[in-house]
Amino acid sequence: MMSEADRLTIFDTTLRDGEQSPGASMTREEKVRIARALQRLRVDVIEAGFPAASQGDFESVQAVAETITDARVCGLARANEQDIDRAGAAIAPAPAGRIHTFIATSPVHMEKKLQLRPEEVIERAVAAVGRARHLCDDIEFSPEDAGRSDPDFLCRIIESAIDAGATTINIPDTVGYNLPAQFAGLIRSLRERIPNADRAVWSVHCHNDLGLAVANSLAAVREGARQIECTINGLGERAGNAALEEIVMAVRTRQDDLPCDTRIETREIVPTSKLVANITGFQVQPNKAIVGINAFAHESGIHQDGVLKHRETYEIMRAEDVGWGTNRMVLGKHSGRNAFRSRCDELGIRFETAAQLNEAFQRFKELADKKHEIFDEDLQAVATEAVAAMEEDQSVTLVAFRCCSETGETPVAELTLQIDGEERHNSAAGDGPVDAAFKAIDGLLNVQAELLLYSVNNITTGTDAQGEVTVRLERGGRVVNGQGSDTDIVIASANAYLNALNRLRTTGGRTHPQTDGV
Ligand SMILES: CC(=O)SCCNC(=O)CCNC(=O)[C@H](O)C(C)(C)COP(=O)(O)OP(=O)(O)OC[C@H]1O[C@@H](n2cnc3c(N)ncnc32)[C@H](O)[C@@H]1OP(=O)(O)O
Ligand SMILES: CC(C)C(=O)C(=O)O
Ligand SMILES: [Mg+2]
Repeated sequence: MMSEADRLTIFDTTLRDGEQSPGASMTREEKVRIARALQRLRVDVIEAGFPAASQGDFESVQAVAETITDARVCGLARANEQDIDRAGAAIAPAPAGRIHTFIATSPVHMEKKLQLRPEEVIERAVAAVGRARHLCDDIEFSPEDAGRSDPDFLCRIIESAIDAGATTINIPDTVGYNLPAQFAGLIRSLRERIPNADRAVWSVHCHNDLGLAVANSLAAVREGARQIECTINGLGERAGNAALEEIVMAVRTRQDDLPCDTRIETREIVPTSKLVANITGFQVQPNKAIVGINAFAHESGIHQDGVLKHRETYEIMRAEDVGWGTNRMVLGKHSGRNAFRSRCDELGIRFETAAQLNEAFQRFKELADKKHEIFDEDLQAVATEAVAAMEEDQSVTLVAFRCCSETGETPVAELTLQIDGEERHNSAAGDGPVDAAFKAIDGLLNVQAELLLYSVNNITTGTDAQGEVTVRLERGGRVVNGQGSDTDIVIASANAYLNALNRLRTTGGRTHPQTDGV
């Protein structure tokens, strides 16, 4: 059971700082949908927007406040009366609300942006917190750009803000400048030096300009910070904020080192991530921790073999625990026999002999060299052909193939066949590359069969999909089908034709459809 001291408050600012990502603006309805998802995720605080920014954002924060019952709803305000009053009005319908007010404390911000003396900044902070406290009993104060502020000045302004009624003190590394040890040291020294520090919850808000937002946040947790401000998918101003999913899973996974936990329902992480990506149009990179499509996918044979034998060899979390259906074995050119056989087993593809498995695996590797990803349908095709090749007499095989097809010119196919152990070469022109290929084969084999059917289907989608060709031939009342598949449909066609011809050369052909009803 988690004690209050061990409890890490998750303050989600996807709808406020996340929305400050250029291009991520959300409508009121979209904010409410995301807020509902955040409630299912069980975040503690939802910062829903900046009510003074526009009438639309005021109404969005108000709509979230009217909707959410199981999280605190927060509105951001500058340290001035108008912003604070707007924030107070927007969050008023919430069963639990918070006003978050901030003012910059770094020398560069105070002098160049606010154009205020440090004493004036303290006065504004105190006045803002005091005014907010009349509207709401839960007040958060942030000294913006704390990461580049003078610690002595921070001590003074924070002590004053707590005296004025701030219940949460949030230390932002607004421009993502701090390094983990330095940021941890800042939190430690502020908490040690400020006499009334224990009257507030300590929070951090880290940006990712140097890719350190999560590391800095976790370093602060070890120094007693008990609220982290973060966003889904790490969305946020410039390079973004600390990613909620990474923070939550780090504390959940490293309980041995991080002395706290959250109340997050982690199985809602992936659905929430997808919703935010869809609404904002900011797609998640494939290798993003936790929520990237590859976060629980394995392609290389050694890893696949390890995971199949014991998941923990290469996984520190369970895909199911963060809302993925399961981990994924992606079959590709780095995959090994064990993963290949395991997926074939799952698909119900059985190999009678080790030689069949080897033949299918060999063909699979050849295909994987040509194709980015191998789908289940590709495996089916590879396995079927491999088994057929092993079981049937393949006295004629395609050794090499080349085809020239140009606008305004007649296509010409050149090929080498191995016929009963001997290599033979031929070329022929045709009405298309497939026709040319079939004519080049006919020239070597003296084929006297009628082509009853030629069909080509793509096995999967994408321009690198395999084409699956079926050829039906008839000779002397006997009908045979041949199949071939390849990412090159002309080669697939030549193989399908040869497959049918091999069957005609043996006794395997069926009698004519007109006589046996096929
Ligand atoms: C680190 C952060 O994420 S901070 C939050 C960033 N979010 C936003 O800015 C929300 C969207 N912003 C807006 O819609 C607008 O900027 C508004 C409505 C807030 C203000 O608009 P305007 O009144 O036109 O002011 P403008 O944006 O041009 O300039 C900001 C003003 O606020 C002042 N200001 C900035 N921060 C603060 C603060 N924390 N407290 C008090 N005043 C502040 C600036 O000094 C400047 O004052 P000036 O007009 O006297 O020079
Ligand atoms: C408003 C504050 C907390 C902020 O977003 C920042 O400093 O980055
Ligand atoms: Mg920020």
